Amino acid sequence: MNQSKEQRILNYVLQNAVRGDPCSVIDAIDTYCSQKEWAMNVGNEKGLILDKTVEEINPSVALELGTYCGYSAVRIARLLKAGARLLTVEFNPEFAAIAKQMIEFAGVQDKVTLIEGPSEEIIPQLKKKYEVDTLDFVFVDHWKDRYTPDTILLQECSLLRKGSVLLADNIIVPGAPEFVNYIRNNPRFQCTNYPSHLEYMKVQDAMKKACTLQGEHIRST
Ligand SMILES: Cc1ncnc2c1ncn2[C@@H]1O[C@H](/C=C/CNC(=O)c2cc(-c3ccc(F)cc3)cc(O)c2O)[C@@H](O)[C@H]1O
Ligand SMILES: [Mg+2]
Repeated sequence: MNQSKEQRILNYVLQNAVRGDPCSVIDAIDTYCSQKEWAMNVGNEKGLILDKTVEEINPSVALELGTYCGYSAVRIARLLKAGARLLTVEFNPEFAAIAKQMIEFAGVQDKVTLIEGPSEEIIPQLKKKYEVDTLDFVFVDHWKDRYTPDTILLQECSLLRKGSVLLADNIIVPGAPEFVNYIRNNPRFQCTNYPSHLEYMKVQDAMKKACTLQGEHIRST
């Protein structure tokens, strides 16, 4: 049975990166996907925007929606302070298995909890089952039509506090028009656009940062 592209990416990392060195894993994936086979990792240009956002927030608890091969999970986890953790959600078992190996090879497994399942099922479990109070940072990079329903679900589950930051990939390509419309017109979020390029391509793309202005306030009677 011939290998999947994701398996080929992992094999390239295992043969060309340094075990326990997250930067070498990130570089190996970027090298493979820019020279051999394109893949939907956030990539190095948008990855730097992700890095800066994570460093600015210095989150204790971060969530990622859409692990894929684990590229951005490794990117985020390598920047987390001692004791901080990343929860990353992936519903494709094959991708989850690849990502698990990628995260372990990078040596960041102690900071990362990979949760296999659909985000709409996992998000409501975060408080009780995964002992989350509120999320400091959320990286949104899964199916683009899930961005809005999951942002609403995060609020309904009281997982966002004043100052929680969402960073969404692919605002232009493939695009997330409903999300842009939702977040732009929502007074509870302060938005910032980060123009960039599609990973490994000379195509315009952008990321959108949404800061929560008020958390789940207790409704006054
Ligand atoms: C509700 C739910 N729950 C759990 N896991 C979920 C989930 N929904 C999806 N997933 C998982 O997340 C990843 C999916 C990511 C989707 N990303 C993109 O489609 C994407 C596409 C491009 C792209 C751009 C130009 C092109 F010509 C072609 C593709 C670039 C990107 O950066 C993308 O992110 C994938 O691993 C999927 O299994
Ligand atoms: Mg993306």
